[in-house]
Amino acid sequence: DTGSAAAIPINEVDIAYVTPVTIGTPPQTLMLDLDTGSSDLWVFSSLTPSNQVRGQEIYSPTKSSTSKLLSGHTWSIRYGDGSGSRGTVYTDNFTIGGLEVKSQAVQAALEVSSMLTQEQSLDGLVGLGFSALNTVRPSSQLTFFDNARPNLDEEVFTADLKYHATGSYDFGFIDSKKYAGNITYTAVQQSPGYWTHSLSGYSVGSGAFQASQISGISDTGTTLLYLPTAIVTAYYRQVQGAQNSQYYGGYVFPCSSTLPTFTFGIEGARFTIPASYINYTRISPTSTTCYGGLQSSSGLGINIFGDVALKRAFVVFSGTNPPRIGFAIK
Ligand SMILES: N[C@H]1[C@H](O)[C@@H](N2CCC[C@H]2CO)[C@@H]2OC[C@H]1O2
Repeated sequence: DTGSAAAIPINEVDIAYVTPVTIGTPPQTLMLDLDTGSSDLWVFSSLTPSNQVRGQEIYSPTKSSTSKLLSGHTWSIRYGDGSGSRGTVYTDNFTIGGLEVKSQAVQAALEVSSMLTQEQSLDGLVGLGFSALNTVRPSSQLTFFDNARPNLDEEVFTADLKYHATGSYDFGFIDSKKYAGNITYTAVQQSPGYWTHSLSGYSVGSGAFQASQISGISDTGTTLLYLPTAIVTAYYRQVQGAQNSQYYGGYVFPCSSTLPTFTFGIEGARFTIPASYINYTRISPTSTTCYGGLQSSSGLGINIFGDVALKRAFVVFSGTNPPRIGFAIK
C-alpha cells in the first residue's frame, strides 16, 4: 500500500502544516499536524469542552459505527512550546491520503491548552515519532506509521514541506519526481524516540564550511531551526542591527536588514537555506522589527531541525532496521 496527502501551511508564515485525514464510518475529515517530534495521534473531539474549541473540526466517536472505546486508557502530553492536551482513547478506521489503518488508536481530547484552542486551523496531531514516546497508559499505542508499515510497499514516509506553499507527505514510497540528485542518508538514533541524527556541519553565507557533528531531531511539528548558541551568534553577527531580545525571546533584527543564507550538512551533502526563510516574521503586523527563523537551542536542551530547515529538502524517514533519515535537494 501507499498514501499521499497535502501538507498545507496554516498561516502566511508557515507556522505549522496540516494534512486532511478521515476517521471513522462514515468518514469524518479533520486537518491534522503530522509531527515527527511526537508520537500521540490526538484530535479535538465531541468530548472536548465547548469553551476550549474555537473553530476546530471535531471527531465524534458516537457518530462512527467502527469506533470502539479503549476502556481504562488515558493520555496526557506536554509539548516543547508549552502547549498540551489530555484525554481518553478510541480505536477507529483512520486514513491519510488513501492509506487506511483499521483500529488506529485515536486519542480524543478531554482538555486542550489555551494555545491549542487558539490555533483554529489545527484539529489535532498525528505523531510520527517512534512509538516508544506514546503517552497512552496503561498500555502505549502504536503510531499510524507503525500500524501501516506491514502493508507499505516500502517502510518509509517522506516529507516535502514547502516555503509559503502546499507540499506533501507520502507513505510507502519515494517519489523520484519530488527531488533532484541523490538522497543522502544518515544514521538515526531512535532512543528515546525522536528522529535523532547529526548534521555534519554548517556555514554562514559565503563563509567556509565548519565541519562539526551537531546532534538534533528532525521535527516537522517545530516551526523554526534551533541550533547551539555559538552557531547562532556567528550567524547574527552578520546581520545589521540584530540583537538577542529577552523581551521577544530570541534574535530580532530590522526587517530591512540583509540576511545571509545558512547552509547545513548531511554527511557530504550541503543544503542552503535562503535568507527569506530566516527572515521569519514581523514581531507584529505593523512592526519593522523581524524575528529570526534560526534561534538558539540553549533553553531547549536539544537541537531541533524544524520546518525552516526541513522545507529546504525532500526528507525520507526510513523505518528500516536500523532506521535512517535521508535528505535530497528539490
Ligand atoms: N513537535 C512540536 C509540536 O508539534 C508543536 N506543537 C504542539 C501542538 C501543536 C504543534 C504545532 O504547533 C510544539 O512545538 C514543538 C513541539 O511541540
